[in-house]
Amino acid sequence: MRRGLVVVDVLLKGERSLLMLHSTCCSAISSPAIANRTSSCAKTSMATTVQAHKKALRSDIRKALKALSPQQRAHEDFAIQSTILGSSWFKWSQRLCAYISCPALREVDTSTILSQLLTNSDSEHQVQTQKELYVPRVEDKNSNMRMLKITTMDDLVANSMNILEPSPLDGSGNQREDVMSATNPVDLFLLPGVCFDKEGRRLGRGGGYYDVLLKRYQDLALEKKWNKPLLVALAYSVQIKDEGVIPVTPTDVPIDAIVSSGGVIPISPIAKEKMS
Ligand SMILES: Nc1nc2c(c(=O)[nH]1)N(C=O)[C@@H](CNc1ccc(C(=O)N[C@@H](CCC(=O)O)C(=O)O)cc1)CN2
Ligand SMILES: Nc1ncnc2c1ncn2[C@@H]1O[C@H](COP(=O)(O)OP(=O)(O)OP(=O)(O)O)[C@@H](O)[C@H]1O
Repeated sequence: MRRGLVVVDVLLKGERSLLMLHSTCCSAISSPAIANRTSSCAKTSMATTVQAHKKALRSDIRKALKALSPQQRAHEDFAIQSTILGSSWFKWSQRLCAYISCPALREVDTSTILSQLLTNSDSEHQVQTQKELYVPRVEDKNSNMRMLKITTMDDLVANSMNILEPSPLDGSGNQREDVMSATNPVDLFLLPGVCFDKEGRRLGRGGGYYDVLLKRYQDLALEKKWNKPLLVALAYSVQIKDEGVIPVTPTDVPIDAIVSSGGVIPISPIAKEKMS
């Protein structure tokens, strides 16, 4: 109880201490010994303040993204997509989940990557090297999102948020394959987000869609004894924040690497091994 009061006291003293405190609080809450000594009221108060801080950060980044010139965005979009298309980890990936970039949300463009991977075939060796691609479909407002397989960009239709997504049935009326019931593992996720840091923190749009799906997929990989997929975020330079700025909670899934216009930033040991 006392710990909770101290937290609230310190929170009133200013922005910076608030931020640092949250990182500590949130990891503290995930420790059962400390969680038991923290009142549910203090936990609710901390969670509320973390959410408020995430909201403020999203708003700042949204403004910074709107201030980018079309030329700067195009330069970064090209550099990021070229880095990915030229990398060995992308070339070797067989199955991936990727987002369909939405220009209105000022997301790093994925259209070149997606069209290239859907059309690619190795004519010299007469083998189909086409990768399998799964893309997001929001199912409801309770953080439920599925990743469904598509084979062409024509499989996509705009949803109520004006984001392109697949219909549940394909052109022949068959259910599209859901990545959670696929026979083989996904190697790579290309992730959207609002901002990221070089320690692997990721702030999304606030729906919890990706955090929930990534946790479910990591649990599935564990159960099936598959390697975990590489979680790679695509970021404009203004989306990369200093450490200690992005507040995290125990349900925020850390990323393995960032790709920005400056190149790849490997973060986790597996990313350092596969992407350096
Ligand atoms: N391209 C893309 N597809 C995606 C996501 C994404 O972030 N990007 N999602 C990832 O979750 C899911 C959809 N979730 C979304 C959540 C919020 C907003 C959105 O328009 N947010 C506004 C703010 C709205 C508000 O504050 O009321 C914004 O961010 O400007 C869009 C998609 C699944 N598909
Ligand atoms: N694995 C999970 N299980 C249950 N709830 C979750 C899980 N992950 C996130 N949430 C909830 O979803 C809500 C939004 O979380 P948060 O603000 O961290 O989303 P985000 O990271 O911005 O969005 P996204 O994950 O879609 O990119 C929070 O209320 C959070 O508690």
